[in-house]
Amino acid sequence: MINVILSGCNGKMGKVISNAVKDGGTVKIVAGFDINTEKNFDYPVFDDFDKITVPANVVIDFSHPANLEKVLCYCTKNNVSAVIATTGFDGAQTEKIFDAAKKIPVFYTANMSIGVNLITALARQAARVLQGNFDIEIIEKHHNQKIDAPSGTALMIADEIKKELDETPEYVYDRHSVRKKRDKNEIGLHSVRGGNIVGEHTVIFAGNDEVVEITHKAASKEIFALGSIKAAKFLSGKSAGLYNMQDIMNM
Ligand SMILES: NC(=O)C1=CN([C@@H]2O[C@H](COP(=O)(O)OP(=O)(O)OC[C@H]3O[C@@H](n4cnc5c(N)ncnc54)[C@H](O)[C@@H]3O)[C@@H](O)[C@H]2O)C=CC1
Ligand SMILES: O=C(O)C1=N[C@H](C(=O)O)C[C@H](O)C1
Repeated sequence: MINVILSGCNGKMGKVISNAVKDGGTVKIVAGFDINTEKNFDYPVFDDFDKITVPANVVIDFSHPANLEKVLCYCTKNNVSAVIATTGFDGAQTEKIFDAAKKIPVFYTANMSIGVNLITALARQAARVLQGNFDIEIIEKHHNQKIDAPSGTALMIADEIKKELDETPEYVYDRHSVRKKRDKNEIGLHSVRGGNIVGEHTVIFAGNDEVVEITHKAASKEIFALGSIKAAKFLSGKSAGLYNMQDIMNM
């Protein structure tokens, strides 16, 4: 049995994960962690990691960047693995995730769906072939409750594309504040927020007389929940290190 502490358990993703593991299997949520300590499922909910005494193998975190330090502190102190799915971290916070991965197994990805991780690899391949002649723009669409922009996934895709480009690209988030033509080495990142759109990502490669578009559309939050459960299982028995969906896809 893999015992999970679910961080952000009372959020949208926390609830979807709680429902996904409710009917048994090899993963059990033994405690929830959230600033909102409402009890909605059959596990206790805490707002302080020091109050959690039940043994756990892994923390799954879908919460808020402000919570990262507490999650990593609990995991490294107690030798518990971490699945970090929260997005919107700054550079210093990302470094803290990398540092923690020197001590414990950490699975970190901005998107837990296999489909998104596949289109990320496809976009990287497209960038390798098309660079120089095609302008790259990324459009992401999400629900009106999302607080970070651009999405962690859009940034992840841009970072992967960047690895293929001979010239370091400049990420451009706002074309409104400047009056000038697009530079060749830009990657434009654009966010749409509305309704209950689960998550859509399109990478556009626009060339002369031809456009290549690679799109992923999520139809439910369950794909992310199931991905994070898979990630928790994947970490079982692993040594300290940084893992992501590519490791699962290459298995
Ligand atoms: N990697 C992935 O595949 C996915 C990542 N996400 C990310 O997961 C995060 C959560 O998403 P949702 O569940 O939609 O958000 P939400 O806002 O519905 O839930 C967040 C939960 O975290 C709690 N929380 C907020 N600040 C906290 C703090 N400082 N300490 C402890 N708990 C705190 C809130 O009370 C709430 O219950 C977001 O960053 C989102 O972008 C969401 C879906 C997929
Ligand atoms: O907040 C969300 O909902 C999502 N966030 C992630 C992101 O920022 O990329 C992943 C997914 O698209 C849903």
